[in-house]
Amino acid sequence: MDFQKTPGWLDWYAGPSKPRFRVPPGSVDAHCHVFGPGAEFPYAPERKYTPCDASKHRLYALRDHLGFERNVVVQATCHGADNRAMVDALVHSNGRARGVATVRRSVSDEELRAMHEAGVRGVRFNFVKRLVDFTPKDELMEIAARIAPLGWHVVIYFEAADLPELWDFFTALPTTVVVDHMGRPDVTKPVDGPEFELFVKLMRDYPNVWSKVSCPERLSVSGPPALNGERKAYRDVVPFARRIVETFPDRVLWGTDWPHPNLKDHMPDDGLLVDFIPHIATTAELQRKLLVDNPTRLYWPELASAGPAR
Ligand SMILES: O=C(O)c1cc(C(=O)O)oc(=O)c1
Repeated sequence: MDFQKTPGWLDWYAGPSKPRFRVPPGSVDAHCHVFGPGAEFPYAPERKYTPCDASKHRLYALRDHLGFERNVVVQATCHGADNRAMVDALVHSNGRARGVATVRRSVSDEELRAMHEAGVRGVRFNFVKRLVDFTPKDELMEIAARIAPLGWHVVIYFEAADLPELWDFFTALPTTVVVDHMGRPDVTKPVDGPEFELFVKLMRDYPNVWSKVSCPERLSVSGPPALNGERKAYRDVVPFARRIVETFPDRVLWGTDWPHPNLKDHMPDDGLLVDFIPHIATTAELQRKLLVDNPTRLYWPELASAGPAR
């Protein structure tokens, strides 16, 4: 099938720089995607955008280039609830990738078991209106109850302004809950203002809630972007991410978000994006928790419990 990219769509950055920051051994890129390729894994009819192709081979080459050991591949909305491209990436990772799926209530127990076998460890619930159509909360709660016994967690994606109305649903979820991209704060507002305080309260009051401190390239308003050798990129996002890393060091994850869906302003150099990490996790201990200990505990618990010899 021949797919036409959404107008204005930016392809991922070709030839990323080598990061100056060396990620610790065992680091996990805990938020990234594969797109198709569309000819092999067609994009879903209900998608809200058509991306460029971004294969597992490209993803794993980037992993090696940036110095990461493992990936968590998150189902992208352009594939709807057809998880074949993501599962194919896991199956061809030599055990170095785990995944987060999108499922409907019609998914069978056998399909869930097969996905578990392939390395899926969570489901994603998306509330960002430009990306997905609305799914009733009772359907999502039913799915959460079915995946909980598998030891899976729920990943939620929403915008900060919608947190108040989603609060009761999020806090009723029976599993670990991982928030994508810090709940998309408006970084032009104060880091200690009411909007971000509500997100901090969610994490403080509910110890099952984790956050990805990812996607500064999406959240930043004043930059500067991770381009042209800029190693202090997205300064306006730093106080937000740093606050979450320092307040909840054992419940944060980081990911590249490669291939960066829906960016139309600029496409970051992924090497420079890695150089953002030491600005938000400022000590070796915080970096190790963010990049190694936390994602390993959540996605490869069998390695985490094996102790330091991993
Ligand atoms: O903000 C976005 O546009 C976006 C989209 C998707 C997706 O389409 O799955 O995933 C993300 O992590 C972020």
